[in-house]
Amino acid sequence: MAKSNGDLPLSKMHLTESVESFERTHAEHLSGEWMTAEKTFNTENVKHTISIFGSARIPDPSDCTNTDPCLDMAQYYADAREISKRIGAYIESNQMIHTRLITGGGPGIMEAASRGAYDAGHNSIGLNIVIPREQRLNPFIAAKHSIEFQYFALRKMHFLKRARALIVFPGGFGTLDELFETLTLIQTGKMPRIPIFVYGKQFWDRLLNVKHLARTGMIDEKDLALYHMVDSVDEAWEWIAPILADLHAEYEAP
Ligand SMILES: Nc1ncnc2c1ncn2[C@@H]1O[C@H](COP(=O)(O)O)[C@@H](O)[C@H]1O
Repeated sequence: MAKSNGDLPLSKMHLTESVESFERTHAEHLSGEWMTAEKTFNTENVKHTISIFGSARIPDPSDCTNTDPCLDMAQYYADAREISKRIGAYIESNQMIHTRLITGGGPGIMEAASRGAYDAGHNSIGLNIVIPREQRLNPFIAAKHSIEFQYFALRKMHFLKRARALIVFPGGFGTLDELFETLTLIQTGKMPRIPIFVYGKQFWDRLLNVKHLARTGMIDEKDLALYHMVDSVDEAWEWIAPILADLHAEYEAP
């Protein structure tokens, strides 16, 4: 039975108590989720990650029925798989035990990236999210390398906490949210600057007119340099390989 504190009518007190217990429950879930993820990263000895973002909806080319739009988008699946294979192969062949590829664990580009890593014998980490639609852990991530989240916000923090580079493939709201949150955090000094590669000139040029933001004073001219556009696996690899080499030299070489 709620006690009166003399200031609030009883009906309001019930409300206050339920808001408090709601907040307490969420705070417990939030901290529990954060700690569970920390534990997995620590158990796996992961200190540096290369994060890959992109659409949950882009299919494997073999799932297209030969229509141009499907094949056009599916090329990004093939490219995400190939670049991830190169990254995974580099990490494995150089025995970089603290460095891992990390994806959202779901379908589409996330699957392509986990699959490319798997092709190279690299165990990528999947930050899976519990959502009503499209929710399935892709088959290229072992259950012990998957971390399940209820909260997008915490998941994004874990995506970025150890990130040393980011590749962003075409995508919808989810991908845009992840890209713009990262750019905002870097722009506002809330996280260190990391290299961000936005993959697929044709797709992104049609979607974003960032020069307009600079021209109208919504961002600084220098903010245009916060990400770099790449348009092929080879071009992306030319940027990523030296980043991996630096990580190897600085943190992983015996
Ligand atoms: N089904 C999903 N599983 C895991 N992660 C997901 C899922 N759907 C969206 N996401 C996250 O958001 C982007 C992709 O969203 P799009 O709206 O399809 O661009 C992806 O990077 C995931 O982190």
